[in-house]
Amino acid sequence: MASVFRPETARQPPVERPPTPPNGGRYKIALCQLAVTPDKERNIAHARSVIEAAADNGAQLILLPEIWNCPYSNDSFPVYAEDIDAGFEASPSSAMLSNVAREKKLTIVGGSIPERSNGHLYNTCCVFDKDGELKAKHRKVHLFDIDIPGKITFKESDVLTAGDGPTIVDTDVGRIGVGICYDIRFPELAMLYAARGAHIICYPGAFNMTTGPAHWELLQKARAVDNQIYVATCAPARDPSAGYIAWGHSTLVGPFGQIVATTEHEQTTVIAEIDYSQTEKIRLNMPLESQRRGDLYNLVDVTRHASHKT
Ligand SMILES: NC(=O)CC(=O)C(=O)O
Repeated sequence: MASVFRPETARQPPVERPPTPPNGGRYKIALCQLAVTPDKERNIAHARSVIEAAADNGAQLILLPEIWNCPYSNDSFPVYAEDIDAGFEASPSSAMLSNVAREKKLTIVGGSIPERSNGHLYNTCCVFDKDGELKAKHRKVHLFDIDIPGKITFKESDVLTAGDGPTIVDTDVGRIGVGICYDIRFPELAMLYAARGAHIICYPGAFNMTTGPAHWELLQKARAVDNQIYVATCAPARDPSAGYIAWGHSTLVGPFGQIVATTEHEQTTVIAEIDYSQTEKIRLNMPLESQRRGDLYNLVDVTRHASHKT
């Protein structure tokens, strides 16, 4: 079993504009909207078979949901947490992702799992390349702390620690920016990824029955249209008996803000085509980047900020 963990390479964003990925930047993405149970072994085996099926259907980039190996709850996080940096024996979820990435020659943005590291718990997404190497690790930087009385109260910060930086990674299918769920609510992170030359931003997420219908699609379209970039999201399938009921609706949004593919809330895999020439075309048609009036509203120098943080 390959056990090449290189967390130190996780955040070394290249500073130059990335080249167009192979095949003219056209490839298939699979959004695996997985059903999640309290049985971790079963969740891992299930995820593996869904990923294999997606690969057999031509997908080259796989996106999994936020917290796909256990129930989404503060009680579960410490119980199911894995020490990713300690190697595959300590992290069966990462081991499976690495193995299937290598066997099927896939880039996998591995949703997220609870991670234990140096006495802290994180909500962490691992990105694997087609050789099964861990290319990047994103720890959710904005924790989900909300209180909408009578609707939903959740405080991830009771248990989890926030990550300390953005994550952007070069892969066979292009440069990918990673955010986890609540991270999508912060436009600055997406702006930063776009400024750093990302081709696509992937957000594993698990919105709920209150915020899902109100904001899920809106936020994806907003991040995409503001930055003229592909945005992919992947949620768990809905389980009405769960403590936290996920909204589902995994979606791919294109650089014009259009929904390329989406689904309802059942367990399914959405397979859709990405075509980066569309991004180039839209940016030529509507050259927002060069039209930006930084002299009027240079609130954040995202490029400098990115170099500083990473
Ligand atoms: N679960 C999250 O992190 C975020 C979410 O559900 C929301 O922003 O709404």
